[in-house]
Amino acid sequence: MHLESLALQDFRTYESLNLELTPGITVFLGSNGVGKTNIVEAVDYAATLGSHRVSTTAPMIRMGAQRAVIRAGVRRATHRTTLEFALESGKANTVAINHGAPTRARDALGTVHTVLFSPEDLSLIKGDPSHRRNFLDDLATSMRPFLAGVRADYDKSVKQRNALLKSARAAGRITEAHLATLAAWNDQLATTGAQILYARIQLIKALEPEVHRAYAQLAEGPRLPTLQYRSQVVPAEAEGRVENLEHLSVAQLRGLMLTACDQMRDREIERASSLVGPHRDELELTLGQLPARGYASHGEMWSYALALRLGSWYVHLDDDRTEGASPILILDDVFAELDARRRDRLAQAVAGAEQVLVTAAVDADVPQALREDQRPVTVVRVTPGQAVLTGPGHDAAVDRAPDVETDPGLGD
Ligand SMILES: Nc1ncnc2c1ncn2[C@@H]1O[C@H](COP(=O)(O)OP(=O)(O)OP(=O)(O)O)[C@@H](O)[C@H]1O
Repeated sequence: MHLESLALQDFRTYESLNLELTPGITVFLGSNGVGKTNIVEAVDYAATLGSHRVSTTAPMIRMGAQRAVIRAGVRRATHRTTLEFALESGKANTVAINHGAPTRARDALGTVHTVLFSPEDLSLIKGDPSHRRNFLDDLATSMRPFLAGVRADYDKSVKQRNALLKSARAAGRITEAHLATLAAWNDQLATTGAQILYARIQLIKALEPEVHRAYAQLAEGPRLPTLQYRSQVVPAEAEGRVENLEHLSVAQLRGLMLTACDQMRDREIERASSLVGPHRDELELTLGQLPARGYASHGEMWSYALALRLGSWYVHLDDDRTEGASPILILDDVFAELDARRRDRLAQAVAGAEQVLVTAAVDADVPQALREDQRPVTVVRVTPGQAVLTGPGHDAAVDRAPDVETDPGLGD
């Protein structure tokens, strides 16, 4: 799939921006802080309804404005869809699909697929477990949009359950009423939690070989990355290995969650917190025999993080339900972070994708391998509040905006 058009209104630095995009490689070029990431963040929002930089809507709305609008025209084979998102602080974000009436933004999930690489990806390796859980859940949701609702219901159950555990602790004893309410919440937690567990386990099964493949493309050395799933819910003898977990059905996982809730009840009341379920689990990343976190070198961590993203793209490509929907690849500022060898290897791996959006501060950060893509490279020159297509076939756009610089390097 590829984006044919992107229009922004009061999004981050952009009061108004209209861009036409093409398949192949597009480089957003401009000095630091001009708004390159803001553009690709909007593209990623259209796919994920989130941002890789912030967890709330407010920072995405231009300072002083009430609401932001992202309008994306996406082509998937012969099919074109228009999505118009409205983002308003403190309100539920909405989407109008193909100029229809606005509905909840979640209805657009699955229309656009993106895989975004960014410097923040290092936290997939170095950061706390929530980064890795979100990585798994976001990837699973992009392929199975119904999981967005399951995740929202699960989070609600955890919050409500925590409130109940707090009130049981405050009461100093657990009453019959507490027990009855807890049983109801356990039921909801286990029903939604089991679906999340199942999705994660099946995803790791598909992802691990693709991460191996991607890591081998990006880095040298005999050590293989492995992905293990650590959870209090699943039997300890499985040792987190996905081949020991993949046979578990949703119903079995639900049963295991209910048992774990019962076993942990006293400790949960003591701590006034839900201690079992997917929100406590860990995707453990190892390189060779050692955990990547705390052991891998900076370069190895980068290779691992890139391999997780590249592997995500491969999983998408293999997933028959997303047939014809090769995700849009977004490489936000990553090349500047990499040594020349890794930079070229990553560029070679992504060069054939249907659409690749790259941000870079300077022309020299864009690897040669990308310039050698058979399709012409489109350059979008970004200056504060504006972004203008330059390069082959886009002279007219430059003419319409004579005050912006044209790019003398790439694409000429
Ligand atoms: N809601 C907002 N309203 C107005 N300006 C904003 C808003 N959010 C961010 N900005 C401004 O956007 C700029 C950052 O834009 P962006 O992250 O896209 O830069 P960039 O071109 O990718 O830079 P770099 O090359 O350094 O990564 C900052 O100057 C920031 O102050």
